[in-house]
Amino acid sequence: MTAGSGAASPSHGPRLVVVHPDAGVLAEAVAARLLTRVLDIQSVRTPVHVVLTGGTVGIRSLAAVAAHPVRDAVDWTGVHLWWGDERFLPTGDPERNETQAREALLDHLPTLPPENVHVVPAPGDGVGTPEESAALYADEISRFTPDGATHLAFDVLLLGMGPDGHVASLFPGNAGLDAQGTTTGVHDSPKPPPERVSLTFSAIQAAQEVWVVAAGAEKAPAVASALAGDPVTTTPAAGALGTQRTLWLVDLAASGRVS
Ligand SMILES: O=C1O[C@H](COP(=O)(O)O)[C@@H](O)[C@H](O)[C@H]1O
Repeated sequence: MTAGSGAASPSHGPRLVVVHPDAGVLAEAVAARLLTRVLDIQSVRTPVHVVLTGGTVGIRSLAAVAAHPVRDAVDWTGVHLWWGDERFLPTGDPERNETQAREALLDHLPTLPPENVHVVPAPGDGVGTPEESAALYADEISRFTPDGATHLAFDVLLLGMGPDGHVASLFPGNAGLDAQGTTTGVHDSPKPPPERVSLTFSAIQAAQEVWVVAAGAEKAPAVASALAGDPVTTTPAAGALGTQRTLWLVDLAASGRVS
């Protein structure tokens, strides 16, 4: 495993890149890091706000959390779980990030209070459009945002990344990239389903720690582009930045290195 560092800017913390041998080790390492970070925070304060991601290695990492023995050292009653994006599909749909996260992790946490799980509202029950869902989700986030703050400073915000460089549901060239506020409805996603809900860049960049997780050679060009600081219009992952720290947790193939 190797690590390198990037430059810090006035509003963002340092950016670190950590390369892992393969996707399996990456998922285990993400789980260990997340549990350690939550425990560290809980030793000084509560609650802890964690933003989950969907995606292949994202869900694999959640399953690794569920299987990790340190899982039971966490006080889950003091952890709040959110999502960086959601596919605008009915509750229980297997393609919803929520459904996959429940199966991988949440269903294995008996002490996690249901009210600490802040899902992006699904279609139905008065929610007809991604915009309505996004507005309700923003309202829920605002309940936990300190008075006077623009955004909730999530403790850890996990992001998967697509081969096209999308993070959350912010896709290259999509109108969602320009959205203001905390959340946005997304239409015409190039990756199915076409309708989604996403945190905006400004909400993502208010997080204390942003961790981008990516595995596989098909992600290597986007990883390189984001780390080179290409425009977010073409590589949205370049805008994945945390106020305290940004971690790029990748496997060897996604790093672009040949073993
Ligand atoms: O659609 C999505 O895709 C990305 C990345 O998925 P992956 O399978 O290529 O890892 C994910 O981060 C995002 O949350 C999700 O909605």
